Amino acid sequence: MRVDIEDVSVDVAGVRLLSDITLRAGSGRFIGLVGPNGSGKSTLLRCVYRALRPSAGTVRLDGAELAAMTAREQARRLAVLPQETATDFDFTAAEVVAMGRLPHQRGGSGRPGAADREICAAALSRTGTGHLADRGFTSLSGGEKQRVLIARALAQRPRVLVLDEPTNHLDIAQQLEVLALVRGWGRPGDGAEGGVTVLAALHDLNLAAVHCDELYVVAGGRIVASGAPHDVLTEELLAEVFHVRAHRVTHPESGAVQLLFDRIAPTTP
Ligand SMILES: Nc1ncnc2c1ncn2[C@@H]1O[C@H](COP(=O)(O)OP(=O)(O)OP(=O)(O)O)[C@@H](O)[C@H]1O
Repeated sequence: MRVDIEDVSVDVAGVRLLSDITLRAGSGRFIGLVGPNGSGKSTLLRCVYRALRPSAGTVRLDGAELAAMTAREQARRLAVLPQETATDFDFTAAEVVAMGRLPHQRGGSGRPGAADREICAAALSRTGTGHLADRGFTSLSGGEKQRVLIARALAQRPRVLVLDEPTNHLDIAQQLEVLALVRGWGRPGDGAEGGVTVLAALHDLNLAAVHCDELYVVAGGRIVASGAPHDVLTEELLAEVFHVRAHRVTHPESGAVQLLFDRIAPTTP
């Protein structure tokens, strides 16, 4: 499913947080949003999952304006892994995953059928969380919670997946696992043949370089660069936007651009 963000601006309490953002994500593409803290990545993603209404501009899914959809229509197409999830609810991991099926149940009845149960079991298995099914969500570690929330998103069978720092709380093996899992969505039986379109805010530029088809660099509420990771992650851009000196190397197996960083010494006045 295509995602088209056109000329989106966001003003909150008279402060401009995003200015004229245009981003086009083709069906099945993995798009990374990168940028310094506070640059506007989450704000943009919030416009895509409608936690925030843009002050100007539109977001379209396969040409259909998001603002005109019901919450249920949206949830049948788009799943979200937000940066912060309220974790004080008293549900088991299996119940949390089952919530992913709600938009698909007739009348939102909350009564899962056999197919729903099968999809949830597959999502738990795919994320390696089957053994946590009966555990209280609040008792899980940060990484386990993250994987259960990914299982919930998987059970939702979205065509678009919005991830706000999905590798938060995960050790390096789990980070690689989760990104490979997300990339692998859209296999036969996932309910999203042709691939899931992913919009992900990522802080780790080396992971972003390996996993993303395209990067959009956000700085000061604007897109300052976009394109293939190899073209975007230049030493000049990293100095200008992230204030680091980077040495570009090539991953010996994947051929992806990888970065080694030095701090740029602050200039003395
Ligand atoms: N409701 C709000 N009212 C005022 N300012 C806000 C509001 N929401 C976000 N901001 C500000 O907008 C800017 C962008 O925030 P945002 O969370 O989108 O950045 P980010 O790039 O996701 O940052 P991080 O990498 O730290 O998660 C920040 O300066 C933030 O303080």
